[in-house]
Amino acid sequence: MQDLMRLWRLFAPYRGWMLGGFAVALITLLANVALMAISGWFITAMAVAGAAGVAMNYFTPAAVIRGSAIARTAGRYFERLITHEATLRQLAGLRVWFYRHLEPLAPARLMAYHSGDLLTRIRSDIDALDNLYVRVMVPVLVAITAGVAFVLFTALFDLGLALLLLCTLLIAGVLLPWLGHRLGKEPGQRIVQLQADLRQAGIDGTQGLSELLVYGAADGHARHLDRISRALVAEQQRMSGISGITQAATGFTANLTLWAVLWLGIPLVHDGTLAPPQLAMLALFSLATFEAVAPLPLAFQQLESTLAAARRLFAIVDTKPAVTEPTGPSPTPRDSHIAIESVRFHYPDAERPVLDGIDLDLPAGRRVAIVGATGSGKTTLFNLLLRFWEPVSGRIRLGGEPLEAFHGEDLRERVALVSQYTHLFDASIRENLLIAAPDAPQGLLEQACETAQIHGFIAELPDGYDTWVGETGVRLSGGQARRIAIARALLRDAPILLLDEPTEGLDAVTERALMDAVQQLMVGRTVLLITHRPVALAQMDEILVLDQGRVVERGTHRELLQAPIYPRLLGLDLES
Ligand SMILES: Nc1ncnc2c1ncn2[C@@H]1O[C@H](COP(=O)(O)OP(=O)(O)OP(=O)(O)O)[C@@H](O)[C@H]1O
Repeated sequence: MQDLMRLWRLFAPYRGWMLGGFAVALITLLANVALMAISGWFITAMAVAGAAGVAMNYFTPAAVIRGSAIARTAGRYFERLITHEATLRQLAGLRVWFYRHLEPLAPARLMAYHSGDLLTRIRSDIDALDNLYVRVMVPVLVAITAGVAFVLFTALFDLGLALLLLCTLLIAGVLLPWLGHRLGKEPGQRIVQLQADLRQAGIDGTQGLSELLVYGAADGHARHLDRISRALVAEQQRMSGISGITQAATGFTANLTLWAVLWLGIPLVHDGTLAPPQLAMLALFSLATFEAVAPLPLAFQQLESTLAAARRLFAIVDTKPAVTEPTGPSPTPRDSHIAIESVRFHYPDAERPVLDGIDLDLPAGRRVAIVGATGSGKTTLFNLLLRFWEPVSGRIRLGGEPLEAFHGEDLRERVALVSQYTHLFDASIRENLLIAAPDAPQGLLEQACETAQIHGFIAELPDGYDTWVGETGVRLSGGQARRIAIARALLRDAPILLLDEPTEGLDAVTERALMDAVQQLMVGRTVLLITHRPVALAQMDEILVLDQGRVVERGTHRELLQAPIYPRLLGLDLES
């Protein structure tokens, strides 16, 4: 119920459309029931008049029948139009709402989710909520309003018949939906989970296809997919079985009501309480009223999967961001001086600190490198500087201002990042460059690429800067992708530069060439570089050696060559 209320509040901006959809659906139903009832009355009244040899006015009922038929047809059209408009607006609004909540969680809190899982939540879970308005809210409101009107109308003729209709409508409109909901709850929840698992396994299998093929694990993965798929089909079959039973039961109740009305009504005709045409009208009327409750069992059967989808979205939306944004505007830093003061940090649930009292003074324009064994906390330090996480204790300052006083966006505007992994979007080279500076003219793009030493390569491509790089940049080599990253950083023109192993995985010749480009990028900027490459380290003002979250050695490349740990980390001790 709580989840339903929460969704209802989220739908507040669309209540006008929702109300419109409900009104048209109600009019359509009333027109259809009126059509059936008046037709029953009209045919019988004509037959009785004919048998008695008396004349009757058939113009008025014929006109009402025609009017009801037109209202029903037009109503169906507008009902679809308005309810779908309302639903699409709700879904569009929900997507924006979800993204707004997703943004502050990235990347720290979202690491816990598989990308396929997130995709399922963004697409399928939000789409699943379209059920709620069209298949649950509108039918329930229409059934309650119309059901009361139908029983009151029948009571105008006979209280016993009204009571009968009330009972059978309650069976079809309350008992069967309750049963549908109860039986559909478990399979509904499982269907949502299995659909998410299937998507996740599918994405995993596609992304890791090379590994699966190389290690001969493709068949095993296919079997895994098959198992999930079979389990999903079994649950869907269970759901179909349940809906078959409840639908059949609704039809059976409707027909039973028709017979019961006739059975109770015939004595009323005999004793003159009802005229024969009125009985025919009431019989067809009672049959038609079940149209109001017929969608309810299926709606409530599917309600659980809709709510399960809503709960999965709420679970993300309710996650507390790793970083608290300040309430006021960001300060203006004096310069790009970075001061790290006794910073300690551990990831949630981790026992030992990743950074354990780090101090670093990085005046504007200085270049410092960080060296350390794998897992020593180098990337974590970058994540703190980018304010993806916050230190547990200690403080980081930028230009004299504490980092926590900056909004994430304002801070990251001052920082350019080049890492060993460059994400390239499934777009052209130009579009991939423009994400760093959306308004940059072609001349500036070319100038940045020239400095990054990639312009020549791009210019030789048949489509030049319009060349499509493919998903995750599959059409470019690692070195080329990193040059694009350097060009992006140049275009960003930020005063602070973070380089996370920019030459990792490249051969010595490419590394040397790339370092020339990196050199150009470093000019005039405050630089923090993570690397183990002597070529790059020799060019730095200071080097910090990190071990288990502590700075254990510091100095220039030349000085540290005499230190105990540094040469080992660079593999220089093995060479000598
Ligand atoms: N999101 C996270 N949640 C929990 N623990 C994490 C997370 N990210 C990193 N860690 C842990 O923190 C420690 C430091 O990780 P970090 O990535 O900073 O190391 P690193 O020095 O950059 O390593 P590498 O050179 O291999 O990139 C590791 O033990 C790692 O397992």
